Amino acid sequence: MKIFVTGYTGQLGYDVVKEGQRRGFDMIGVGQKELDITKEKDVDAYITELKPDAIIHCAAYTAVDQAEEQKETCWDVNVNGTRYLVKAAKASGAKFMFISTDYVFKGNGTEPFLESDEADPVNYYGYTKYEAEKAVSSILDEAFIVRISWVFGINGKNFIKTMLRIAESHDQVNVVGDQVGSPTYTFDLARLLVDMIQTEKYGVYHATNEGFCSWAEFAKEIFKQAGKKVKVNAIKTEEYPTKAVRPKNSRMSKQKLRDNGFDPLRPWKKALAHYLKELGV
Ligand SMILES: NC(=O)C1=CN([C@@H]2O[C@H](COP(=O)(O)OP(=O)(O)OC[C@H]3O[C@@H](n4cnc5c(N)ncnc54)[C@H](O)[C@@H]3O)[C@@H](O)[C@H]2O)C=CC1
Repeated sequence: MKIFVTGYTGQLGYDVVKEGQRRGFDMIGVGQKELDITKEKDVDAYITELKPDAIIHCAAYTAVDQAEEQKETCWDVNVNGTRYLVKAAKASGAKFMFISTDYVFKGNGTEPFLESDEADPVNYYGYTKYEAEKAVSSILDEAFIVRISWVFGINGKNFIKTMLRIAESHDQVNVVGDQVGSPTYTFDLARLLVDMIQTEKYGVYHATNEGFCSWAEFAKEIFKQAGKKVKVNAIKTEEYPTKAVRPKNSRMSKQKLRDNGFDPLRPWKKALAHYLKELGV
């Protein structure tokens, strides 16, 4: 199977390519330098020439706060770029998988959001990802849309790396304690995505490591497992103002994965332990 992966220079795309290679698939991963997805003609020419069996679209404009000010660029990458890729997938007959986000939801309540729940994004980035989801569904009758959250992987910046850096020079840190969700380890997620793309079980899925926590609880566990003595002060969202609003409830139900026979990801604390080993901590 020949699988084309966007976002290879980011966290998720990198691990998806590695996972496919481990299984002996022909994996072609690109970053923005190799193919700028906002250039429709380039996308079209690239996919026409490559003729992949499947596309796993991990690339995105992911600077959530900056997106509030760089709306055009964010739209161009997340919506237009996705649309060009989907059109190219349709023309070439490739399966298509779009990676989306918990930020499509409003984040109200305390219950996990179902795949069928109404989306109502609270920030511009989330809005563009939801518009991209709609573009995928309007162009292709059958595609995979996989919503993930709180990503950490070996290749790129993430919350865990930030906490470990803070631990070098601080003995306490303030972390938001009233936003709850699930960390997602790209190594684990890549396994699932490569499983999924080999099936015809299309649809909208949620996929994260199992269990929920707040960012403050996540930070505490990072320091605990890494053996760092850093006190975590749980603060309120209002005490840490950001340009983009964050949903307080990012819990997502993963029942659909089970219903369709996919193995869920392991609990997030176990994933964290594996990641710290991968980092050499
Ligand atoms: N990082 C997170 O916490 C979350 C990420 N997601 C989604 O997961 C996916 C993967 O995220 P990460 O790996 O963390 O992203 P990342 O920020 O680590 O990497 C982004 C990738 O997109 C590529 N890219 C950006 N603009 C491009 C353009 N114009 N043309 C071609 N490529 C371009 C970059 O080269 C890079 O490879 C994205 O779709 C993101 O929206 C969803 C929920 C949470």
